Amino acid sequence: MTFRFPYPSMRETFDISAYLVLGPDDTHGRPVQDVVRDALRGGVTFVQLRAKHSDSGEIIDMAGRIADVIAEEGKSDTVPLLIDDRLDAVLAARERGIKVDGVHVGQTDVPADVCRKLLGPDAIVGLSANTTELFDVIERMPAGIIDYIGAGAVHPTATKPEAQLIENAGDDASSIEAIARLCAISEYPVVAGGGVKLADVEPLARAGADGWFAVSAIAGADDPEAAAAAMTERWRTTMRSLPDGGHGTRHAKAEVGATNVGPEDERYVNTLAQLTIWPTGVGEELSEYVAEVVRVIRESGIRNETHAMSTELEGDYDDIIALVKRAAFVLRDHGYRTQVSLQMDMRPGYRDQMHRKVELVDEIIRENGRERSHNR
Ligand SMILES: Cc1ncc(COP(=O)(O)OP(=O)(O)O)c(N)n1
Ligand SMILES: Cc1ncsc1CCOP(=O)(O)O
Ligand SMILES: [Mg+2]
Repeated sequence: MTFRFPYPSMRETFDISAYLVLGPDDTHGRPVQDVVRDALRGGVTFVQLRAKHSDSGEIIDMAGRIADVIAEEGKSDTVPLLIDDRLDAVLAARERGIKVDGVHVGQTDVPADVCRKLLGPDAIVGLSANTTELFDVIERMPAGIIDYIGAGAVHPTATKPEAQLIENAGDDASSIEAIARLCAISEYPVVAGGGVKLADVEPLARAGADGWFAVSAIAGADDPEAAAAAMTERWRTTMRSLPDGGHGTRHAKAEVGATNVGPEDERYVNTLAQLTIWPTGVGEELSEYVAEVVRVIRESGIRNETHAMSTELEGDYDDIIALVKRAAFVLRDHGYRTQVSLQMDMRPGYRDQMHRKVELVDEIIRENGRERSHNR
């Protein structure tokens, strides 16, 4: 009989805005679960156990104690627990019924596709790399494997001295700029860390990150609850001060896991669109004209994917309508007769559907295939 993890998946609901990473080396001798309790009370939304010098058995026990604390704080449905690096410990803990929601891996760890395969579709898989690598990783990663990316290091850090800085070492402005560029193109939520402290929270929110991750700023603080509370509050106030509560900065991204995120805010109306723009009367070969249109779409910051027959867009209704006009006028302003075909889908309460709809179909086909081979 195959073991079935008895807890609901958190893949579609997790919040990485305030992400605590910690292990026994980081807490100045305090039990890890006590620090987690304090940090939860301070508002952290995500916990990762990163125990670099512990055996598998110790990691499983620690995960059990942390999962208990998350449950005691009434946050099992909202705060996921992941383990860093150790797919073996994640599998064993889940087998024991401990609520470990997934794994976080880096470039030299068990490959993310293997983690996905062994953990199944309900687990969260996070992946990290330095920024330069991440641009490439995002390009090549097939859909449905990872749920978020961890970027860093924002600053040099004693917690991980070997971590490569995000571009020009020590230059805070360029780290944040690199995060902003990554966030603008990333299909995945981005959580940034490495030397992150209270003063970094606002610049990261403004850069379009989906959250910060921190070890020493919380686990090493004299008062982890107060440290977490200050950072989570700074995140919230910054997000509230941004256009559309931060959605303005983050429109362009595809939070692959997130689907039904509750009622839309007043101004943002999530819209999926299928757009084709082409000139007539210019001959059979249209690619040069289409390329001009697609360039304008790509520069817009609105999430887009071009296929052989059309380009798909996802973003705010008003932004999409404005973009359709700008893109069509690229040809019209050159005097070409311009045809526009536009189909739109507004589904209240849903976002980030561009990949999710396809993933759902893939999942159903996979499930049906499995059932057929079982019944043979
Ligand atoms: C949220 C988050 N982001 C990045 C990392 C770093 O992971 P990795 O590159 O595997 O390095 P180690 O943590 O294993 O030293 C992380 N753990 N969490
Ligand atoms: C795990 C990890 N990955 C990149 S930097 C880092 C450590 C972050 O620790 P701190 O928040 O104490 O600088
Ligand atoms: Mg690792």
